[in-house]
Amino acid sequence: MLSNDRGKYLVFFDDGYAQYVQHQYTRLVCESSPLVWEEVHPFSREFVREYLLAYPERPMVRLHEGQNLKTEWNGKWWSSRVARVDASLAQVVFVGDGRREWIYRGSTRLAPLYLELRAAERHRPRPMPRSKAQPRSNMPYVEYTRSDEQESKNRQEAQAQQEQQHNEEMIRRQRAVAKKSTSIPAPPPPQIVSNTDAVTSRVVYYTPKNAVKPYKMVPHRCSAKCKRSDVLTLKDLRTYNPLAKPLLSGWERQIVRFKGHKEVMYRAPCGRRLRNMPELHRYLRATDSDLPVDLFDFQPATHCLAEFVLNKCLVGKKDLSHGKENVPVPCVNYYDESLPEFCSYNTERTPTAGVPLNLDPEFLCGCDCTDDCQDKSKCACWKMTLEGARTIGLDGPNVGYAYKRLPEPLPSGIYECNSRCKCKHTCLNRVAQHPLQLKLQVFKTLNRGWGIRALNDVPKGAFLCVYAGNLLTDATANLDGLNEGDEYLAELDYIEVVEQMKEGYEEDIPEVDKKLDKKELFKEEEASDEEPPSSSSEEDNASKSDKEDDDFRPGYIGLGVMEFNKRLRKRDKTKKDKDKPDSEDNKEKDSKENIIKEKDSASKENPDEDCITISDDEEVREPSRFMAQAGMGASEFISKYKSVRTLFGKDEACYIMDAKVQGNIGRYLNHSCCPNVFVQNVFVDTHDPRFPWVAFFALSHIKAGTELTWNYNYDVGSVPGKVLYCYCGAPNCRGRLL
Ligand SMILES: C[S@@+](CC[C@H](N)C(=O)[O-])C[C@H]1O[C@@H](n2cnc3c(N)ncnc32)[C@H](O)[C@@H]1O
Repeated sequence: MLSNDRGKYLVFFDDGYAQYVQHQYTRLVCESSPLVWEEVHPFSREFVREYLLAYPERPMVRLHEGQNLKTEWNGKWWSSRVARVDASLAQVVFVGDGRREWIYRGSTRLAPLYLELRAAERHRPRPMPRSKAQPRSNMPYVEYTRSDEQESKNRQEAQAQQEQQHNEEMIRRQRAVAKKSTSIPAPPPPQIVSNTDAVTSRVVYYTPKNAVKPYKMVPHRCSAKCKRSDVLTLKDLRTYNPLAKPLLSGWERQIVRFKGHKEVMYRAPCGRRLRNMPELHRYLRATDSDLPVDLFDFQPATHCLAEFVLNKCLVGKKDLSHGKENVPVPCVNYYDESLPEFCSYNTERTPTAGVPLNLDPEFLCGCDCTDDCQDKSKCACWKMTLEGARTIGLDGPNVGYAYKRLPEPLPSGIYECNSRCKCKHTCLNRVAQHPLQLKLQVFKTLNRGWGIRALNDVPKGAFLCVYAGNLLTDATANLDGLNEGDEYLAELDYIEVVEQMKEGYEEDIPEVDKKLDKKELFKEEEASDEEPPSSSSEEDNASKSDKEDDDFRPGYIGLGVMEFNKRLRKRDKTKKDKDKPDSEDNKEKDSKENIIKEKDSASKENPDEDCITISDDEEVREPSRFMAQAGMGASEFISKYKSVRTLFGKDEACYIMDAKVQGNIGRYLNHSCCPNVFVQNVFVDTHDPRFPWVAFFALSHIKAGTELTWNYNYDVGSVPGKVLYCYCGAPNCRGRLL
């Protein structure tokens, strides 16, 4: 098969290898047929046909020299390093034996692509590694390379008939509409993108000139007497930027240099200096202040008084929410005079026919805390969050909210305090249940419809808004999606996400593996305390390589490379277990443990040899025999766990939030391959795992004027016949949304 690529021809040989060939070495045999697969060897024909139909754009792993990844060889995954990249080919060096091989970047022998396509085929959410201190910069990812538009149009016409037939079959097997997922996508490289379109705007830094200043500090014991009556109250400041509120009501924020780095201190109205969140929280409690902790931020990079201002706008609307939000939601259009299509603004989700949402508080359990729910080990609601986190292998006091900020997603969900709780409405475990606080603006983008930008700086982990709309059954969503469009569908896939993570974190793994896991975990904790690398030079890449190799943890949260091994082997074991009588289980387990022990000692002898078994009884694949639908022939990867979903009924599927006809500001959040927002499942008014709230939090510090975006986590190729190009503009953009 030939394909012209920058003056050379990329030849795919029937034995699976690919190579570039100069023009003089090629011979024209006949004119090429639009149905190219008809010309290839019958052995590969079906595969090529399926591949081209399923992926009109070529999915390829974006690679650069020095990068580390797992590559398949002889049915096993091996550590390898990219030595060279030549257009669509990459030369990889196998770390174990130094062997070099040129591989097509669209081959599923490259683990990132294998996993991506397998996920698309199974259309299951793919929990990915928790981003620790910094997202990994050197991680390969899959992009969708757009081929020449005209060529693809011609081909599409010729294929239309065949496609229709094929698609009908696919539709029967797959989903019909696109639904966003709440699973955690792979962390993007840490490039900073400002995807605010190039409009004339500026950021102004206000100085609260007439604001009341704190008193000069005189020694005293802080109490309710420290409250001042000569300052503006929270009620007076309702529509102000949250971070500006304290500074307009008697507080001062100072940035000081301490041991060579900047630190933030607040001066309270009584003159008391407060250096961090715990001190601040103690003070607010001691003085019986009504200011919540999330009006404060101790990051020196945050400008609490920065505000984005658009110089010109052709049309605007003061409040899209018509007073339904706590603060107005302005809408502006710099490009033309259009306004967003009508949508009934609603801040709450509305169950439709067939959705068994039960909000009776009798089914909730609550806490009786009197300490603002500060002690996580005592608060009944916090305990539910921590218990859930443990089931996916996360432990410790740093899980979940920290002074009302969520530094990173918690896939097992957050249980907030609720109407049954005895605690105050302002306790530390109530965040997403509060109405909109931030000043956000809906604006017309150049090529992505309407989007949302933050008008002020937003600290990392700050709560932004929820995603509200009509709650639909899967069946209704599919029907409505086909009839009215699926742009605003978001899947309540909390159960699936957690199930998949539990699959990774298995309790009944052989002890020898558990010990290894602990070591790996410990290693990671240590690593996370290190300073993030400040340079991304190639030399650095090379020196980082070993660590990043270890960081390769596809399909599973924050554990070491051994997890991949264990997870896949485990699934394989599951199948065997299912087929074997009980008495054989132990023999099987013993022999597995022996294999692991052998492997462990082998790897000690040759530390470089860290191959990963996909499945013991999977046929050894020929090189480059990549699968159009990853996962084909991998049906043995079946979890032994029965999904919690099945407990609710045989045909129970995810419920869907549809913000098409009614919804809140969350419906305007666009997608980015390098997002600054993440999605979190939060339980507020029900503990039914089918109905979490979908809440958005800041993934990083967001500067005033920046567009807010999350990763829709669509599986490209999962909706037959639907192609949606991505215009997020991020350097790591994958090219396609769907
Ligand atoms: C939930 S809506 C987001 C709001 C939407 N832009 C609007 O005008 O209402 C999702 C739709 O926005 C568009 N969109 C969002 N992110 C995009 C991106 N990165 N590139 C292209 N289109 C995007 C797509 O049409 C997508 O189906």
